[in-house]
Amino acid sequence: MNISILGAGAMGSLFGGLLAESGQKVRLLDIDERHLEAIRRQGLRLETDSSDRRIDGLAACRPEQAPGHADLLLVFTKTLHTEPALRSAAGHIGAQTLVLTLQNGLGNAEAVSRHVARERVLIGMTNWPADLLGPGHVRSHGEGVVRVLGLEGGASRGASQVAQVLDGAGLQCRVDRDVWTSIWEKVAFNAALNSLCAASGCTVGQLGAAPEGVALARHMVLEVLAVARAAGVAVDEQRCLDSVAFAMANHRDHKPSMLQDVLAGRATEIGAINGEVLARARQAGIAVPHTETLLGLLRLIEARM
Ligand SMILES: NC(=O)C1=CN([C@@H]2O[C@H](COP(=O)(O)OP(=O)(O)OC[C@H]3O[C@@H](n4cnc5c(N)ncnc54)[C@H](OP(=O)(O)O)[C@@H]3O)[C@@H](O)[C@H]2O)C=CC1
Ligand SMILES: CC(C)(CO)C(=O)C(=O)O
Repeated sequence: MNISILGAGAMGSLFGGLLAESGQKVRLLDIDERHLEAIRRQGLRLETDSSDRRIDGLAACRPEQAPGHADLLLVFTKTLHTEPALRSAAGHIGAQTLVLTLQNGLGNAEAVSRHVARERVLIGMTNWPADLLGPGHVRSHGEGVVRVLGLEGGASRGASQVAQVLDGAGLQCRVDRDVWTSIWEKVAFNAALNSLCAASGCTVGQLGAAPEGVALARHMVLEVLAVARAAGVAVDEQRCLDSVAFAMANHRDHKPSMLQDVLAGRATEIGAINGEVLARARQAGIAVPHTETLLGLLRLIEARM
């Protein structure tokens, strides 16, 4: 399969590297010239639990330079950049190209659908972790899964084929008819950990070590899940609280991507996480005071950058 990764930072490089190792033809599309140049010159350095190695044979260029049409375009920019990225990759998206978003937050399906026919849009969730350590160098420690589904066609042939390809790369992927449950539960997880760590500067372990951190994370999870239920999505409160507790106990040194964005002076994905939850809560007439306060705090932090 000809697979292009749109946004080849931490996650895009991890997925691109593993897909290339599994024998797929992979092209990384990004705007970070130093990262692209490092990959073209020395390959991608990928550190995982199994080994620290270099992966050669990855094509790397800017989106507008990508030749021909991809069979699969995997969108892994931050949510803020989805639409400009898709616009610059427009020439690379043909009538048969499937486009998959595994980004965090809500509103990704809608953003992709503004550029691609809905029957070729695949949505999903991943909890694989990744960090970009420098140009051409990505690290991922720990395990994860991927869940995918066709936006229109449900468990379509496209979704099954893509799931098989990702699974074949060791990414533990399957088609999930309840993909919205996975997406909303991940939103609750991110709303709790990412916004609280980004606002406080705490690592996940520091948040979990403070009774106030645990209590606030619980409030956030319960608020997001109430909005999910109002949207008709069956979510599991205990599973979600357990995954937050697991991260607090086992990913103690992790700085969620939103905290990394704040520390680097970059705009965050707070709009796609707390912002989208608040918008849906208002439509449903549900109060989400913790989610709203954290949204405000992150907006203030962004305003002083
Ligand atoms: N990191 C993680 O552990 C996880 C992240 N996610 C989600 O995955 C998504 C990607 O996250 P992550 O990999 O961490 O993000 P990164 O910031 O590491 O990577 C995004 C990449 O997209 C590039 N980019 C920005 N604008 C464009 C554009 N117009 N065209 C092409 N590329 C562009 C960025 O370049 P530049 O830096 O120059 O802007 C960057 O290299 C997010 O939605 C995140 O929430 C999900 C699960 C885990
Ligand atoms: C916490 C993590 C790595 C979970 O996948 C994540 O989604 C993030 O840092 O944004």
